[in-house]
Amino acid sequence: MPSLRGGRRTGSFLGQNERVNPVWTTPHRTAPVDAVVGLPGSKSITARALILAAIADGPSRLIRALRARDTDLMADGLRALGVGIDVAGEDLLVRPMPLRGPADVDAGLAGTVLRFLPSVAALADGAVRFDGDPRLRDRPNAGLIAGLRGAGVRIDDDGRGRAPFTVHGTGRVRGGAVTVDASESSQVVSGLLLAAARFDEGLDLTLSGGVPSMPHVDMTVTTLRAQGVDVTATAGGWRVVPGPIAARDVVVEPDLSNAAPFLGAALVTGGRVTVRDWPQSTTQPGAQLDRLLADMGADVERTPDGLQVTGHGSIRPLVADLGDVGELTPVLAALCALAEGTSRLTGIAHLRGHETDRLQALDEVLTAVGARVEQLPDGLVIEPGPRRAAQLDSYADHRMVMAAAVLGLAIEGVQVADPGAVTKTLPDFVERWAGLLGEPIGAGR
Ligand SMILES: O=C(O)C1=C[C@@H](OP(=O)(O)O)[C@@H](O)[C@H](O)C1
Ligand SMILES: C=C(OP(=O)(O)O)C(=O)O
Repeated sequence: MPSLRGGRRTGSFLGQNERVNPVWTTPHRTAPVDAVVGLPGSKSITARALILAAIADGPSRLIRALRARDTDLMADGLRALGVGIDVAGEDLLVRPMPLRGPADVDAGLAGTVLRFLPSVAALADGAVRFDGDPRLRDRPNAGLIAGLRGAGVRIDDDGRGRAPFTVHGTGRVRGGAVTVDASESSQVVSGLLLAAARFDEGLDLTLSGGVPSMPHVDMTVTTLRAQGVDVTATAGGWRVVPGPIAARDVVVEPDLSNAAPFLGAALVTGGRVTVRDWPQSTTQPGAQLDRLLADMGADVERTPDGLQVTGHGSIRPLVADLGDVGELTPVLAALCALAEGTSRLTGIAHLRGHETDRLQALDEVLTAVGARVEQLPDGLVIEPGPRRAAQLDSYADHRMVMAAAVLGLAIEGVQVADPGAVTKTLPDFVERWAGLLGEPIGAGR
């Protein structure tokens, strides 16, 4: 089995885990876990905050911003365009500067960099070339490229709208009416809306079809409004009025999607896990874990500490459309493989364009540990079977490592090659997982 399907990995988290731990034997645990955990900042909120801070009217502080491969690559890409970004303890200080090329942007495997940064590059003066890991070149991006061209931006690409491509910035973007296909990724919409207030005519974006992960579009709209941008929903999409973007210090919420494996551990072991600082209200799709884990038989309650999930030793199968919360799928699918009946997860065709083809990867992994899996065009049917140990691949996908960890709690002898893939959003996941199971995590995030 290849240990690095994603191939080359660059960025400041290069090889951090795999050098010390090329194959991780995930901890097996039958006793109930009982833990309170804190989590680092949200990848999605940090990405949006970085983009908006870079093109805002003045400097901003991003408090408890995520420091992981995806967000470091975003910061490095903005720096390459001239933006000042300094690390100050747990915070990032961002100083907008005149945007300029020529520049090379390494998007790694980050959809957020691939799809949010080109609109900013279009505002720079000079050519900006985007590329990344081998798998990045397979990630769908035609909707974004077509949308930017419709807004007057010149882009050279391979003819399929995928990386590598070069954005020829001229220092300004016309904007105006564009129709885009965002059926393969909501990030196409977010990427166009985020910088649109800086376009001469703003943007009147019409969707030509459906869009997955709507909470992430809501997150974009909410973030823009919080920075004074006039953005409204229209009959077919969204309109952004040209105007200033207010500088704003942002407190980054904990990453609720990365809470999934930790809360899942409560269900697998019949234990209790609390994730600290769970926001009262949020646009993060991970907030829907409360309803989804309750559907799978957990008791879910808010305590003064955060969100507490208590499992009862058996897991109910899940029948759900996960189209809004696609990034929760790998961990939920792992829980389904340990459930008491057949689960059906639908609405997630777009996961075939994620870090890996997640429907194929989950089919392979869950089958390897004994489940029977059927791939649907837009999802998975998962029937638990006799459990068996297996060496799994990470597929260079952080969430596949987390899914393997959840399986390993219940199935002794689950190993995962290339656990360093978790550096994408949670560099010390392996240490935090050990902490969950009994060793101290240390204070706070
Ligand atoms: O805007 C964002 O921050 C994200 C949007 C979603 O992308 P897709 O719509 O491509 O699934 C999600 O899966 C990804 O992890 C983060
Ligand atoms: C799909 C994901 O990432 P990306 O932002 O690279 O699309 C994810 O984190 O699950």
